[in-house]
Amino acid sequence: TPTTTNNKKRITKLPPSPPKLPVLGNLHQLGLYAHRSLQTLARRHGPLMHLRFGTVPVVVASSAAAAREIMKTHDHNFSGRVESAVAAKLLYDYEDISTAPYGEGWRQRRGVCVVHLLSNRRVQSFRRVREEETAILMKRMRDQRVVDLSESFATLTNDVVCRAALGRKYSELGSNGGRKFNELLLEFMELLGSFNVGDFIPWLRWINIFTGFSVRVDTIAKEFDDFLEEVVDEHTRKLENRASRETEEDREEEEEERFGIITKFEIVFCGQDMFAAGTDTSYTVLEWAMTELLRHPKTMERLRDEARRVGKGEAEINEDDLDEMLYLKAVMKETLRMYPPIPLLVPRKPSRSVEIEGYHVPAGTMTMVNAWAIGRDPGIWEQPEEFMPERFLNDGCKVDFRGQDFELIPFGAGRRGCPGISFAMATNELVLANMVNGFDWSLPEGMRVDELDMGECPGLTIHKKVKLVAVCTPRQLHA
Ligand code: HEM
Repeated sequence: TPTTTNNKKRITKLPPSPPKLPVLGNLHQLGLYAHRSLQTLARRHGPLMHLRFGTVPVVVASSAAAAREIMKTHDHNFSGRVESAVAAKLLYDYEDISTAPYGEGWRQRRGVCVVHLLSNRRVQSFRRVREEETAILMKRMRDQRVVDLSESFATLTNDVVCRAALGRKYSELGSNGGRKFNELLLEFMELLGSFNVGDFIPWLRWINIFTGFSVRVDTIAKEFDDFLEEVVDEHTRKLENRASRETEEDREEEEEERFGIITKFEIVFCGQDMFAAGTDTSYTVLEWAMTELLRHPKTMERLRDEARRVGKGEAEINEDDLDEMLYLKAVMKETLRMYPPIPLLVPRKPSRSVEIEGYHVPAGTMTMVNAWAIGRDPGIWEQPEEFMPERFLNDGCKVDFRGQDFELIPFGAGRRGCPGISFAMATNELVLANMVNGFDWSLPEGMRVDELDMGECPGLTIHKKVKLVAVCTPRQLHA
């Protein structure tokens, strides 16, 4: 009921709620794919809902207008993150960027990462890394012909991030007795995205001990820590060796060119975020883009024609060519609209009580934005379930994903919005352009388009449940 204070109406009514069960609240309604179940609930209860996950009150926004209020109008107030026991263990007690509480520590760490790694200038400086890794991928595809694209994209993004942030690739390194870094990362991401019952129903925390979940988290936290220690040691040794060999000028030049992050402190806190926030997310965009292109041969053809026209018949597309590839940019936007890699973004919480869309949101409420549902909102998008990059051409090309247009927010927005947009998209665009320039693509022999599995893997980042495999035929280049 609205009450009056200082002649100003203060709203105290919470957003509408689906019915709740004792103890569980609304947890039983989430299922494996929370973005989908929350979309269904929002259709019934409205674009701002109040739920309870166990003991934790939650608000879910499912419209562009509500997202704008949270991430623009009240962005400052919503700049806090939500605590999670797993993230605390895996990410050094929130001493990172993405899970850190809003404040001076977060601001400093984010600033360092942007300066060394993510600013436009730094992203430009990694151009050679991207071009070399893309060329390696193209060669591997030419040799293989039947390509596990999911695996190839994961390795590529990981290698680019490692080379930029840590100065070298680690995809072949056996960390801790032979465990490949990629496998370690996979488990790290799986745990980070897993549902931890103890966060929501504290008196059920014992279940994690009973099921072995806590031990797994401890083991991976330790392995990841050991890995980063190895990286730091190697880096320190390299710097010492170089110091004894070269002139000051040589050293500065090489440092500038090869390493995004330079001190031990920076490697530890930026390194973990680059992996947690930067690799899994980036490669799923390529995975879903190629999946949709294989399902839509006409769209694939149009993109291929653009690449070959812009590339002027050369074997490789370079980064200067990308500016002209407007259809490629439309394909990327359409992929991010339908498949935002983190469909519910990263939850925030307001430090003070606030009014959103005419409802009261109490201080500290876990606040989620369903970017996936907004991207498929029929009130915004015509035929939202259809993959149609054309919608982003002509006037549509003004709609962008950088956090100003709330109908398309795969990277979030505002102070806590993703700082890695340029880094991620520079690699994704280059890879996709070269794939369609260098090869014709088809489904494995005998597979029909309608047999392509579109299932999603549950977790924080949504990638394909079944790996994407496709056949490439190298394009004949005429001398
Ligand atoms: C397509 C690829 C990517 C997607 C879809 C993505 C998406 C997101 C989203 C949704 C958030 C939360 C935003 C919010 O709360 O408003 C985020 C935060 C973040 N992302 Fe990305 N990201 C991607 C790539 C990257 C890359 C490549 C890096 C770094 C190498 C990166 C680093 C970060 C960091 C450090 C944060 C935490 C920001 C903060 O809390 O202040 N991301 N990202």
